[in-house]
Amino acid sequence: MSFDPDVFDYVILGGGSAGCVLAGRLSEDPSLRVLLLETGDRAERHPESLRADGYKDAFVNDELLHHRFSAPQPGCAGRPLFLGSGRGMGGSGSINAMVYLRGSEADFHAWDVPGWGWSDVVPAYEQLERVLDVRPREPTAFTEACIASAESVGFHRERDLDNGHLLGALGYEAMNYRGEQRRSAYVAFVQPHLDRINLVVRTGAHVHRLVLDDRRRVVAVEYEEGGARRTAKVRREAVLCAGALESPKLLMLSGVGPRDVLRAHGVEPAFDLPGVGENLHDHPNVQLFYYGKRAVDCNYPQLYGFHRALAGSDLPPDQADTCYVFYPARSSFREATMRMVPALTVPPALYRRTRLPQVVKAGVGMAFRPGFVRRAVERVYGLVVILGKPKSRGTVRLASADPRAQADIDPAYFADPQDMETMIAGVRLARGIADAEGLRPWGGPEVLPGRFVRSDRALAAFVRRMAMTTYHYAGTCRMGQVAGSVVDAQLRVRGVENLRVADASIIPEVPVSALNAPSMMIGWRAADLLRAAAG
Ligand SMILES: Cc1cc2nc3c(=O)[nH]c(=O)nc-3n(C[C@H](O)[C@H](O)[C@H](O)COP(=O)(O)OP(=O)(O)OC[C@H]3O[C@@H](n4cnc5c(N)ncnc54)[C@H](O)[C@@H]3O)c2cc1C
Repeated sequence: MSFDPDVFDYVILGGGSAGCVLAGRLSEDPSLRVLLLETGDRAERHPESLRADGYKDAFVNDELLHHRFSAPQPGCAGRPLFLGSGRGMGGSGSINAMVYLRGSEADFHAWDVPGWGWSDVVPAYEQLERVLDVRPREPTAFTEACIASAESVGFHRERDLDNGHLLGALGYEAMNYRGEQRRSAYVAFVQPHLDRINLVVRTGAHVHRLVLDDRRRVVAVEYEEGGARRTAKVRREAVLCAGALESPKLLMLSGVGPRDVLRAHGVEPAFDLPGVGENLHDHPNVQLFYYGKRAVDCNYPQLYGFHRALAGSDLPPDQADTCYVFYPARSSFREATMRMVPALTVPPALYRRTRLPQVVKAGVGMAFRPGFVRRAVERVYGLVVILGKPKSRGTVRLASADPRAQADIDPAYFADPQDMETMIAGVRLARGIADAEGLRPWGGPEVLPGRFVRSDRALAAFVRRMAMTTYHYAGTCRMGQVAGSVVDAQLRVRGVENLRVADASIIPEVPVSALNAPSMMIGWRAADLLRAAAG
């Protein structure tokens, strides 16, 4: 039989956190040909995405981000919100803050999917962590003062934030770094194995759609590379790993999704699956800022806390509803401002078509140059309040049959009134930490929202004006047995023979903590499921 270089046993669409783990593991078997397609660049082209302290520089590099905006959000004063995510090998895991948190036992219980409870996912996490090699950062005087303050308002110090019990817990979270190196899924699972002849990695390869035959079997993947249209043939299975904002779009472009939406955009439906793109949710956050009495002495968001801010919500009793991050401005405030000011001030239409965002970004960068500004920033710290268990649900909908066009994304932040109540309660709890004894030697005045913003009404207005994404998009190809689920417990797409989804989109309900570890765990387990299916 002659060798066809375009035939692969497995084709993985998206080289992010989940896709890299999956590709690395599947290609351990030399008899299997694995193709990994990634629209962005090789990570080596952007060395900041490989360095632990390069995370802030990676976040401002336009090449390393997908730039998207949400639909105007009624819950956020009508603003369209910036919804970036990572682009290039390693995906969001190559630009993120390296926070490694598994989630809590209660989070996985709420998934209610057989085989995905806490005791099922922990073995995968443990194996993943042996390869990733995660660890917390060293305590500093500032972080210890934060812990002392939080303890006095009801948090308890927890040495292991990955033990499944997060309610009231506060401590140094694990981070995926080793020395100066970021340990992304790419660094740990793909980079060391680029010499495997059965693993083909194509970057700059933008997937357009999956090709299904009459029996709804994926026979090929169409993609564009260097301006040329290419096709990869699928011998066994294709796996969507493009992230929660892109995997549902690729399904819809391939004819799998809500029939009416597909037809409205001229895509011939292959299978009517109304749940595709539903159930979008994310962790919105707001930041309180303080001008401290002296320079803060840590450089990473390395201290996380979890609590139940809203009394009387219908969450299970052991479930935290909010997450608290102690943010030293010196770590990345300049870069975060360079990223966010253009996104907040340049209208989306001009953001996409002009160089105005770059001009604004450069201007913001310059404003941070003078020494007195830098010294002031060193004293600023933030308390980030993250809505950990949002009730609101939004959508990702096809906006065009053009694979390069952004989907219509409506995260529906604060559509459920309880989310705003929880957020306001969370802001009050965070203020309690900031005002407590432990932080007094450091603490200065609250700069944002400011002492006079006190009533529920004023705090709600602050949240609506300032809320932003935590980049934890989830749920748009929901796993489960309930109506609206897109994949089953083996991650198989309903109605299609040999297609799975393995990324943050399958998460039925977002864990209270963060999403990189769960996404990598999903990639890890997808490899086990594919191997088991192959026999
Ligand atoms: C700035 C930022 C900071 C974050 N900080 C943290 C943190 O500290 N800790 C944490 O736990 N989580 C964090 N997150 C979230 C976490 O990193 C993500 O939830 C997780 O990486 C999602 O993994 P994924 O595999 O689902 O998607 P991704 O890692 O986003 O991967 C999807 C990949 O698919 C590619 N792709 C998309 N469309 C196509 C196409 N058509 N063709 C080819 N390729 C395509 C993308 O370019 C990307 O590389 C952060 C995210 C961001 C953006």
